[in-house]
Amino acid sequence: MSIPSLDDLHAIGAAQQPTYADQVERDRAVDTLRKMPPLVFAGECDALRDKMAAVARGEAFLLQGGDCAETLEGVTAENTRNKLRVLLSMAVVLTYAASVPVVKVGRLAGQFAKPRSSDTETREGVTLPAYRGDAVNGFDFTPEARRHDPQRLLDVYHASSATLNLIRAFTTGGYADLRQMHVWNTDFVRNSPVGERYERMGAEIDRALAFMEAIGADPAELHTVDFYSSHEALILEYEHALTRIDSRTQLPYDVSGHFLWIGERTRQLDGAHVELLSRIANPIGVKLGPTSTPDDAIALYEKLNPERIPGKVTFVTRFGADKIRDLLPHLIEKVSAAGVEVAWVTDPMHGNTFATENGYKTRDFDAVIDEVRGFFEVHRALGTWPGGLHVELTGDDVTECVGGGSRLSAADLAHRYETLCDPRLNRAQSLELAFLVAEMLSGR
Ligand SMILES: O=C[C@H](O)[C@H](O)COP(=O)(O)O
Ligand SMILES: C=C(OP(=O)(O)O)C(=O)O
Ligand SMILES: [Mn+2]
Repeated sequence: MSIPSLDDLHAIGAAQQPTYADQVERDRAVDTLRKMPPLVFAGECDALRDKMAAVARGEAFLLQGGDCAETLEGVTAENTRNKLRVLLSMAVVLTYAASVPVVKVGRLAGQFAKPRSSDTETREGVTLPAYRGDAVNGFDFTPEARRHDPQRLLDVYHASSATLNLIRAFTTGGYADLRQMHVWNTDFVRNSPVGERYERMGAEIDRALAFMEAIGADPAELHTVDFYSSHEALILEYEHALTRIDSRTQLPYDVSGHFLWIGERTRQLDGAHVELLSRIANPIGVKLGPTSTPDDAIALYEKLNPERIPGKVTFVTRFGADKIRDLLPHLIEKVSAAGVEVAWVTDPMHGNTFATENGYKTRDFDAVIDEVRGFFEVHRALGTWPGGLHVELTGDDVTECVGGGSRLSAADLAHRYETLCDPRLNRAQSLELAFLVAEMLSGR
């Protein structure tokens, strides 16, 4: 399968793109990017696609999470470790409490570009281009920072490379060993109810591990973890430059990440994002919001996966807690009736965003849980498989979403509100979510 040129893709028309003032500067950055080594190996993408096929068949569950917007400044050992450990902790809870294999995917090592509702932002009478993620411009509210700068594509490539390098070291070098699960959360177990619950589960797992060791069973799966990277494939310059022909299969792969998704704002059937992602062999996701009809979803599937390769397409619904029970049943029924087999995943974040009176963009933990419950209820009623969870979270103790066990209020948000785009679940809220989802998965 061939790939259209970058110019041809732009000619098709792409929403939510940067506007680079200097084309020579842009071309120089893209040419440099084209020479850079892949960030992931195509064979790893195939392995993840096979795992997503297992999700679609109802044999595994996807856990996908990380920042709404990664930042260049956030590429530190501490930040990366914190995100990894909360995802690993959640995965252990889900695997142990529900006895289901969990496919682990980070929104990281590439999640640097944001689609926005508005092209501009106005503060005290001054209007500047909106912040579109560190891949495009800077967050500071100055004309210099908000300029769309193609050099940032290279900065993001290097930041993603450093992040992935550390993730690979952690997941294969001992940190992700199941025997370390206490160490991941020692600092927070003491003062949180969900931490205590996690620790009790850890003690049970330790006993099971000791038993296995005693009988001479010590599978490699206990010591290392398969962990994959993902991001929204938004900026055509970046994704096109990192799309390469795999020498084994002669097929194109977007080697900027293992799993790429198309956002709610860029899923036009005749648009450039759908065109590019229809050509690559990676597993891909499509976000579906409340305005997507079943016919839209079926047409997207046919275009993205005409050969019906298992595991290639995942539908990530983000309807909002108040709509999922009305909209999801019809969508699943019609898609299934068309003979389309996809992994169904819930994003309980993006349909539940609101602004507080004191001016913070937030989400209520209860609404997030309610959307997840709706997702499970609908699948149970239809006899289909609730395939996974796509969430915005961080391993840090931020205060961005209200509610949860520690009952964060709107007034608490000012304490540690650090996201540059959407509000994330903090570590305690993420673990609480994992325990609740484990209960829903095991049907209790
Ligand atoms: O992450 C998703 C979108 O980029 C985000 O929700 C858009 O936010 P905005 O409405 O503040 O532009
Ligand atoms: C932009 C995002 O979501 P959506 O496309 O669903 O709005 C996101 O996942 O950050
Ligand atoms: Mn977001």
